[in-house]
Amino acid sequence: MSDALLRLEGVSSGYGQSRILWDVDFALPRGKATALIGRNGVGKSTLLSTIMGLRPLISGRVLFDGRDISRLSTHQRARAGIALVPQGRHVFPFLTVEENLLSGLAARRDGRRTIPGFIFDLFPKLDAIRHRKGGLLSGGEQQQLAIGRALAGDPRLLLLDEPTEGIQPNVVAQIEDALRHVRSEMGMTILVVEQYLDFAWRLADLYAAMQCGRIVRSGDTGTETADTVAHLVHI
Ligand SMILES: Nc1ncnc2c1ncn2[C@@H]1O[C@H](COP(=O)(O)OP(=O)(O)OP(=O)(O)O)[C@@H](O)[C@H]1O
Repeated sequence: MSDALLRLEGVSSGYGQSRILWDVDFALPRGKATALIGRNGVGKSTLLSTIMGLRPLISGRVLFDGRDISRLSTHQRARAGIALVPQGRHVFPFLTVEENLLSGLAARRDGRRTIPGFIFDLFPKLDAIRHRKGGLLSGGEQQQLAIGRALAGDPRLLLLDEPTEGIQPNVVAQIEDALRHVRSEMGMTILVVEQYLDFAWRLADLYAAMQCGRIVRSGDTGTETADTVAHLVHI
């Protein structure tokens, strides 16, 4: 078995007639965190959407744990173990924190009906506000909730789109600790799109940089600095 949990082979996708991703080859090693970086509009969110099955493939294929999932629906990919925390969080505004978390259980394969306790260990604030409606939460609380809801589905691959965007520093630190925990202690594989490069470098083992719908450079965050890579790929 390959040590890549996810592999994209020659993937092109986009919106209608407009092609955004061009022949992307990309692999995510199991149990590692990878940061996907690049300027605005280069296609990072489109790459996450394509992995999640929210954008149709124009060509290529997506392999998850060695299985071709290119034709699976988003729901089927969630059940297979892929979770997306989208940009802007998208928590359910009229559901409580608890109900939002319960909705995440739908992706599970084991039929569990209760919220796993570790989510409240990672984000104690969610326990304190569990009866509050999602729409009334601060941005940081919503981000914790969106991550908690994704984790409730027991994913093997966690995709995050700019989790620090508009979030105050103390909550960014909690999110960083939580993601580090699920990667190191639970073996989860993470792909995080992030503009805040210091955060990306602290969290991720590996990076991949995009330009114009292509991955133009990838490597190890331990051997190349964020500044060097940012300079090379014109961020
Ligand atoms: N719904 C859509 N319909 C048509 N084009 C879109 C749509 N969403 C995004 N695009 C276009 O796709 C390209 C890539 O956008 P994408 O959001 O993937 O980039 P990104 O790298 O994630 O940027 P950002 O950091 O701004 O989120 C952009 O040119 C954008 O205008």
